Amino acid sequence: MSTTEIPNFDVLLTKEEIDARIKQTAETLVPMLEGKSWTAIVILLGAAPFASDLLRALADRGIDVGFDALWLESYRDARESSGRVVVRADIQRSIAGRGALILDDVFDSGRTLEFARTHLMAKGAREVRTCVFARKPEAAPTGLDAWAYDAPPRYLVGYGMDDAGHWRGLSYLGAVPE
Ligand SMILES: O=P(O)(O)OC[C@H]1O[C@H](OP(=O)(O)OP(=O)(O)O)[C@H](O)[C@@H]1O
Ligand code: HPA
Repeated sequence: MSTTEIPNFDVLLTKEEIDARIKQTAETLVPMLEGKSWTAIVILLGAAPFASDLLRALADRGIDVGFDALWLESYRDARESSGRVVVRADIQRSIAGRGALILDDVFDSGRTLEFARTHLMAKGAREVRTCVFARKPEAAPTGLDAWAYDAPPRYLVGYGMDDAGHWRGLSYLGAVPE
């Protein structure tokens, strides 16, 4: 992919606002995680920046969790879910008997998280908890344990989120112009 000029996206959250929300989210997770074994499962690709920031915020608060990745795909280059979640790469270590803390960038239709939950329970996870950076309003918040931001019903970019493979590296959270 060649480099492309970055458009003027509407800024929903600045880098500083993202940082503050990550810290708040870590605070809310601490009581839930304390005293048990957990593995944070980052849902690739989009959740990589969120997972890395959240893991550090948890460690700063004395919580160490294992870390693994599950690469799921359902949008590819579209702005709507294909309706079918595909596993592109599975977790690398056993989750049997451990709690799985699923981390994703955005909760939209809810399909990806539901798939991940079923997948990890089938592999013997003791329990599954879910935490996302942005929660879109369309999907019912069924099963979400924590989220950092209630997003408007717009297509989000930046902080890991892409539009046809672009803009994942933006340090702010943007929305494509309507
Ligand atoms: O709630 P949903 O409607 O399922 O949407 C959320 C999922 O969509 C995106 O994944 P995508 O398939 O685009 O892969 P990506 O993470 O590589 O961008 C995003 O990263 C979430 O995992
Ligand atoms: O708003 C979004 N932006 C990027 N990826 C997504 N996947 C689901 N919803 C979104």
